[in-house]
Amino acid sequence: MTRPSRPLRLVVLSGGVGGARFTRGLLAHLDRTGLEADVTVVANTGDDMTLHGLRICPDLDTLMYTLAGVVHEEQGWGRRDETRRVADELAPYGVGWEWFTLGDRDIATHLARTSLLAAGATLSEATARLSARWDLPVTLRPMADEPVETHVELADGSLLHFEEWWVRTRAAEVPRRFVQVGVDEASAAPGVVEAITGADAVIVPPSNPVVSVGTILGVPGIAEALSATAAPVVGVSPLIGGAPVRGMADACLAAIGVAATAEAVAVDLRARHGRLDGWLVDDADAAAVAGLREAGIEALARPLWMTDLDATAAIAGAALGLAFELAAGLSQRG
Ligand SMILES: O=c1nc2n(C[C@H](O)[C@H](O)[C@H](O)CO)c3cc(O)ccc3cc-2c(=O)[nH]1
Repeated sequence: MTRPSRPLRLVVLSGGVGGARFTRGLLAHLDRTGLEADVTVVANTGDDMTLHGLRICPDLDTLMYTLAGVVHEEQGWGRRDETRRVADELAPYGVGWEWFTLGDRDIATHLARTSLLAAGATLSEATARLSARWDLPVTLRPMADEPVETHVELADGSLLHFEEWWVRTRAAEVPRRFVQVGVDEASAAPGVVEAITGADAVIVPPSNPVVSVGTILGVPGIAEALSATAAPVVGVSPLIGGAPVRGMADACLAAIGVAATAEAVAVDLRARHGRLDGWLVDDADAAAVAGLREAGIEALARPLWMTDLDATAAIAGAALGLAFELAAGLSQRG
């Protein structure tokens, strides 16, 4: 491919843990190959909530902690070396969500964000301020400055905040539908459309295709930017052998009537959001490659388990390689 002489401009449309780990692998790949790049990560904010008066943005924080090197590795979210003295003191009062663990260090992040917002900052500005503390190697942007909250409608018509369904019930019931409260009044946060339209490649990491990537692409202006960009849009399947790499994406897919397969997810993403040029599936799903190519999505089978940084960097390298091939129109079939 012909790579530009300036640093590459890459955009990642990310949910929480899967997208954060992928982005860490992407940065490692860039570092190891000596490729210079400006990476913009656009984060889902549909999981956000206000709890104890604090504005909590799980995916933004998971990205920030992971890329700052301070995440709790086993959990995938929250801070490592965390304590929970505040949560232990709050529990006996019986207010809030005692099943949603807020660590003390993490609470400091929510306090800082909430005070910045109360002083008039937008979520983009607050995110930039919080990110500055960690000197992040990416530009981290929320998908929108306006609050957008994913709610889950169950079969009996009751509505739960996404986190209540996800964390408290462990996605026990297949929802009737997801409702993105506030999305119609929202617009892409400053810099998001420009990043996508000016990108050399847009990457969809192995994040939840419905409530993470789907929510980002549902923000007015973002799918339009994706359709307009000259950059290839490539994704990494969040499903391997019919099961999610992490989390409960299969329950989310069931709610929107999409099969939990690498192929169905790619076809659905393109059908609903208008653009997907390339898709990596795991070797276990190599049989899906032919069908994807027939559907007009260039596909490759590669090992996709993000078992460690080396494996994740290789996945990111494969995604980037596919993007470069597509950009150069050199995609080889077979
Ligand atoms: O499974 C859990 N996930 C927790 N998460 C992770 C997160 O809520 C979900 O995994 C994602 O929102 C889904 O992408 C937290 C994230 C935060 O930023 C702050 C607090 C929590 C608390 C929990 C928790 O108690 N249990």
